[in-house]
Amino acid sequence: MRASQEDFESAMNQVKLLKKDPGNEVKLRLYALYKQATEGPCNMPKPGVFDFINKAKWDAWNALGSLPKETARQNYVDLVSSLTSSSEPSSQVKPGADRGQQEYENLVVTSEDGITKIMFNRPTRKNAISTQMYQEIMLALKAASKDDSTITVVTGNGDYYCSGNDLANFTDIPPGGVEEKAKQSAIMLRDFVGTFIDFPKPLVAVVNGPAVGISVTILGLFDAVYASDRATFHTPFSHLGLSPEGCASYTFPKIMGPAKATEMLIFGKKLTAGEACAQGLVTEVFPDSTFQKEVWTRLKAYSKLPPNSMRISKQVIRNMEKEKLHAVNAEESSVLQERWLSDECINATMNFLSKKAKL
Ligand SMILES: CCCCC/C=C/C(=O)SCCNC(=O)CCNC(=O)[C@H](O)C(C)(C)COP(=O)(O)OP(=O)(O)OC[C@H]1O[C@@H](n2cnc3c(N)ncnc32)[C@H](O)[C@@H]1OP(=O)(O)O
Repeated sequence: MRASQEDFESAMNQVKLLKKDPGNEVKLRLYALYKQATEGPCNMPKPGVFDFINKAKWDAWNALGSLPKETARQNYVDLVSSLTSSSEPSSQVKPGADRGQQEYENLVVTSEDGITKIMFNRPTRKNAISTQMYQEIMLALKAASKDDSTITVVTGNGDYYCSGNDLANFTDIPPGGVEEKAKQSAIMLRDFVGTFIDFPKPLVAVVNGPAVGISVTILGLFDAVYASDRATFHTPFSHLGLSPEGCASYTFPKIMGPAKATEMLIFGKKLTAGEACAQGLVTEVFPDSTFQKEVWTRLKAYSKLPPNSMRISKQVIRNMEKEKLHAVNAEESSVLQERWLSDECINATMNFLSKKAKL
């Protein structure tokens, strides 16, 4: 159910009553969501570099891009409710407030040993990516691109790495109807994938378990992918009446050849970690029993390499492709905008949500 104006106003009052200071990062996020919910996208001139406070506020608001007012209002209400409630499921890792990190509702982000770790944290939903989580991942990546870590790692909490797009995202229909929803989703998708294309530091995926949909396709934009032998890689787009995103229509044929890419992206063949490694999507596979220890030992060693050199090497390797990747991303998002309105997609989503079908 979408948050009403009344819910929004009540959340604003609750913020004033918070007993504990939520910290600057959360306050900035609240500010940004409030502005987006009440005024829409940021079109104010950017404050000067020395106007630190107003610039931080502007950056936070501007980072929300074209997030619709209704979604911003909902996210504001959800964020306030997460600040006031203490009733999280016990399997959920608490965000790292005690470690001085920014708080996110669906992520745990930590920085240690030169590595910023962004961990998907919706284990009870197999880390499916909700609309809010897309925004949080973009924010976390933008923050990581500017922090003093040398490497950024993306991983999942629980038994799954990520089950892809949260299929319930499509049930939140704005007043403009399903066409408007498809348009908003295409914009969000383009911004989300664009953040990965532009990410400036070495980006590593630590794939702790099965990966589905968009969490698989964007692996083609990572610089290294380490997988547990429990991980699987599944892009069931045809089963869902969809088409590829995350630039996979370009990166997968390049990585594994068109024939293997067809099996994954059109026929929805699920790959084991070993198969994904043989096809070049995965860098190396580790036994699940030693996965975390071996991978983190290696990453800690890599994080001590000279950061500027690593950044520049990434630029040299990737920059020639950037323009092409942005064009592919725009095209895939626009094709999906149509697909989301198709009977094939609507029926597959309804079947999943009414528990008639799983992958
Ligand atoms: C806006 C940008 C869009 C970009 C385009 C992106 C496309 C994609 O990512 S396509 C891929 C979408 N993902 C799926 O279709 C996966 C759907 N999920 C499943 O088929 C299964 O849940 C499973 C195979 C991932 C896991 O099965 P199982 O081990 O049996 O676990 P449960 O099904 O019981 O899952 C627990 C709980 O979590 C809910 N859930 C899991 N994944 C999703 C999801 N992707 N979206 C929404 N909800 C999900 C699942 O429904 C269960 O909920 P409850 O029954 O209420 O406990």
